[in-house]
Amino acid sequence: MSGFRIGTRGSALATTQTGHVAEALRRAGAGEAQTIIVKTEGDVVTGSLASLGGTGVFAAALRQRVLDGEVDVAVHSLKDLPVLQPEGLSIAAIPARVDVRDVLVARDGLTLDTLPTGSVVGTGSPRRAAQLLAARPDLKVKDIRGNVPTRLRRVKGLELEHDDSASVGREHAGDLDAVVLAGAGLDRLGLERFITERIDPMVMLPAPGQGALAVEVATGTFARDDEFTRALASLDDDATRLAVTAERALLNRLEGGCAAPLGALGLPGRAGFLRLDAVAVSPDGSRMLRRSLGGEVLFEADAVALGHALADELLGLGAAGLMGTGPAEGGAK
Ligand SMILES: NCc1[nH]cc(CCC(=O)O)c1CC(=O)O
Repeated sequence: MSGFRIGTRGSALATTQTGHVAEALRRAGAGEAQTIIVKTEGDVVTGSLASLGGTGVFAAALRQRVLDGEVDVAVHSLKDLPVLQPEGLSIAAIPARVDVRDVLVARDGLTLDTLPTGSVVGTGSPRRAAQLLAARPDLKVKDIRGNVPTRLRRVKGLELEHDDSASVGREHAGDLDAVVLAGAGLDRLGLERFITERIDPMVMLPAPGQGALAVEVATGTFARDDEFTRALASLDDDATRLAVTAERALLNRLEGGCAAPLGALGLPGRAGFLRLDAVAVSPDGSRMLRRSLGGEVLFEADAVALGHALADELLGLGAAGLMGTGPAEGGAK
């Protein structure tokens, strides 16, 4: 095979991530990459992310190109993928994860401990909002969205060199004391200088799959055994795959969506031991259930069992009602 077509969303983060995967595949012998940028519904629709309804809005159009055979391989942020794998598509590789933590980008070098009472912090994530409020009930959380540079621009006094966030009005620039983002995104974009705190997972557990990528192909690709499929397989990182499998199994059992106030983190230990931490929070941060469960995890089935066991423990303690995702209230964002 002389090369491959690799699909990505058009954001700076997506194209950067995809560039890394393309280069890794090339080095592993897959040939030259042709990059295809796909506009997705999540990139076009404005308004609250919570109002878009359903998960996977970012991935759907890209996935369709793979199914249509126009793209050989798609690169996604794993945490943006719905937990149920669609028919016809397979995750060929989950490369080694980078920093899993959420980070604070605050004005004047402030941190969670030093932000003045009543500071206004932006995030579009119910998980981040709830854990922020649990740690600092005095903060005001503002629902924001947009790509990474757009969100950074809202922090007072922060200076980004060039404006690549034309999609969002400038009237909001500098209207917040801080925002919370995934550290992985800032690191990958070379924007880590703006981070004022990498938040300890004891204070804020990340989203299931945060910091990991999913490299997805049409299922039939696996029937082949060529340079391309071997290159794909070489990108896979076993420890990351098992950790995120446990996190996503927990998510699937608890809620099924990507936007509940639920955090989870699998921490690989020695000799195949995996510890899974999870937290379910009420949206206002006033009530929190945090539990941890560990076990030997050598295969994906073990990771799924661990995720389900911890989810069942949390459900038994009332996690669904706490998060507002119980049957009476319907799926919350
Ligand atoms: N939902 C958007 C999204 N999807 C993946 C990342 C960051 C990179 C990652 O977690 O892998 C981000 C930005 C953010 O949450 O700040």
